[in-house]
Amino acid sequence: MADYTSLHIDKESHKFSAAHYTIFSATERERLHGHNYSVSARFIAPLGDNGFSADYNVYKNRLAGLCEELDEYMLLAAESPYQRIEEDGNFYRVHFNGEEMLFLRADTLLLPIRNATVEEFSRYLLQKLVALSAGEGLTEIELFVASGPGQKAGSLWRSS
Ligand SMILES: Nc1nc2c(c(=O)[nH]1)N=C([C@H](O)[C@H](O)COP(=O)(O)OP(=O)(O)OP(=O)(O)O)CN2
Repeated sequence: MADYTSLHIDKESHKFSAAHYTIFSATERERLHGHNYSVSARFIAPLGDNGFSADYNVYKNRLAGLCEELDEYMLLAAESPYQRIEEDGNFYRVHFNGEEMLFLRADTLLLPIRNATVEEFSRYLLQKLVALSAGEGLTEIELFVASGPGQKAGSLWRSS
């Protein structure tokens, strides 16, 4: 029987502080605010005859790097069906439901996501983590993003 193990990385240091707003419909969104988001992940890997699967320090470092990339930014959903974002000098001008918002480009990340939700953040970070982990023999990765204690979403990748 093939042995598999799950490695869980759930470190307090894996977090990013970011501003965002969730869009609920073409006319409803919440006000701009922020969170200290936390990121955790579960890795399924074959367990070798030596009782070792994969060096979890590798995954700790990758998760820390992914958090750093998003830390202390305003996060905008570039693929939202409800808002239009244009570059305007040093700013992004965001059009939503007849209103306009300006964000300094230096403070803002346009992410390839449909909404600034924990679901979409987890999906985006998982895609990056899977790309970084290609060819390492993992069978599953599930990555979670929490916007606060007791509320998170996860996205799952399985090797084909
Ligand atoms: N499915 C989702 N629903 C909601 C999301 C989300 O990402 N996915 N996000 C929000 C808002 O961003 C809101 O900020 C949620 O956070 P909130 O619960 O207000 O955060 P707190 O840390 O203040 O939690 P408390 O329980 O109030 O302490 C809404 N829905």
